[in-house]
Amino acid sequence: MRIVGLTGGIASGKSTVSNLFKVHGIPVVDADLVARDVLKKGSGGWRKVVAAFGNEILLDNGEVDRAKLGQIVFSDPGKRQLLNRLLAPFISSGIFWEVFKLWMKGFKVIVLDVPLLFEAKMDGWTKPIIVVWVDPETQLQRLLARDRASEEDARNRINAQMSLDLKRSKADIVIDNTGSLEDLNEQFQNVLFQVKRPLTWTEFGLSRQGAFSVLLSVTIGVLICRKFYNNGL
Ligand SMILES: CC(C)(COP(=O)(O)OP(=O)(O)OC[C@H]1O[C@@H](n2cnc3c(N)ncnc32)[C@H](O)[C@@H]1O)[C@@H](O)C(=O)NCCC(=O)NCCS
Ligand SMILES: Nc1ncnc2c1ncn2[C@@H]1O[C@H](COP(=O)(O)OP(=O)(O)OP(=O)(O)O)[C@@H](O)[C@H]1O
Repeated sequence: MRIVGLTGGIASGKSTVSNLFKVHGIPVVDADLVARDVLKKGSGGWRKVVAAFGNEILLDNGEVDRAKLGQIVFSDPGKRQLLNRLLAPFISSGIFWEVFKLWMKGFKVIVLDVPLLFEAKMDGWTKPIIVVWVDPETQLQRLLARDRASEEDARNRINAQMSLDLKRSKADIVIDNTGSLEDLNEQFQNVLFQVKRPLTWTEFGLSRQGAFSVLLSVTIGVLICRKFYNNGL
């Protein structure tokens, strides 16, 4: 199985690229959705976070007030690290479970859309790694337009992540999403070609089909050996 890493900065265009993959039949595991699940009322992540941050971060219905928690953690690196530390094990196992379900379904190529792929040191799980880069001014303007946040809030969120230039230097494939959606689409065709190239032997071995082929070959090998052994006796 080929697990493609997709990352970038906040509002750099990862979800937009994810949607293009989905349109082309390649499934995407979205770490933001997994992170939402592990913070749902009553879950293990929810319990840890409420114990650490107090009931003040809850809405009347008991769910986490995401806007409030966001304001707290994006303006305080210590609290952000605490939140990351509390949720990391739940997010990693949630992602692993989603990957396992796709493996069981027999998908040979999947995409992991993880905003903090490098920060959370998950980059070793994925190859190739695609970084969606955008110039800083465009990133800020798109974030302001999408989230209707204040400029201070938006800058805090951008600064909470590794710089996009550093992420770009760690990428196998870079998509420059500073231009129009048509530009993005054009670059995507080339990316799709690279992502869909034939699997290496290791990737094939890690796919469901590869694992079953190995199992089948070993079983046939053992049966043949036993037959020869029995005949020889
Ligand atoms: C703080 C929370 C509640 C704010 O929720 P909100 O709905 O406002 O934002 P959302 O979850 O949609 O995230 C939007 C973007 O913010 C960025 N972001 C989210 N969490 C973090 C973080 N801990 N550090 C840096 N950037 C982050 C990502 O680029 C993400 O795509 C939420 O982001 C959260 O629970 N974060 C911790 C979990 C996490 O690390 N998520 C990232 C998945 S790898
Ligand atoms: N090439 C583009 N031209 C114009 N707008 C774009 C382009 N690419 C993305 N956008 C817009 O920019 C915003 C951010 O894009 P998107 O939501 O895909 O980013 P993201 O990296 O997934 O963000 P997050 O880290 O918050 O999940 C969205 O409103 C999207 O519609």
